[in-house]
Amino acid sequence: MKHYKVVAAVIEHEGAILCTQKGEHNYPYLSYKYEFPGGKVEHGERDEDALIREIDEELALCIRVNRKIAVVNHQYPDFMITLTAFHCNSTSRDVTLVEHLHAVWLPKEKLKTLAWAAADQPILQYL
Ligand SMILES: Nc1nc2c([nH]c(=O)n2[C@H]2C[C@H](O)[C@@H](COP(=O)(O)OP(=O)(O)OP(=O)(O)O)O2)c(=O)[nH]1
Repeated sequence: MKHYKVVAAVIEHEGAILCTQKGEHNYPYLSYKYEFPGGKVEHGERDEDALIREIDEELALCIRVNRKIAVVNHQYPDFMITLTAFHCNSTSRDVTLVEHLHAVWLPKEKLKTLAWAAADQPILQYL
């Protein structure tokens, strides 16, 4: 079973948090689910550097990485991930969607109204 190390950015800008939606996926349990943007950490890369790189690649957004929020181990049917979420800030809300279907900025209280990837659900409790 594959085990991926993934970092995710909880990006806050003036009271709202960026939520990004995946498109159709090979694994139906990930199709159209919301996630915090980020991705797999490359060998030898620091978590914070991986996050800055991924957010630039995926959204053309410049972020500052703050504190670690949570580490979640989640077993999907086909692979396992260790998902580490960091609180981040951005200076703007302008994103370019390179990989995602949709993006929305929501206040914390509204995050639970979206359909999140299963691994992200525990992170919501920490926000
Ligand atoms: N970036 C990110 N990935 C997440 C979250 N929750 C969650 O289960 N994942 C999963 C989706 C992917 O399988 C994997 C991250 O891989 P990736 O972002 O490098 O994406 P990828 O192109 O390799 O894979 P994919 O988008 O086709 O799933 O972790 C999350 O909040 N953020």
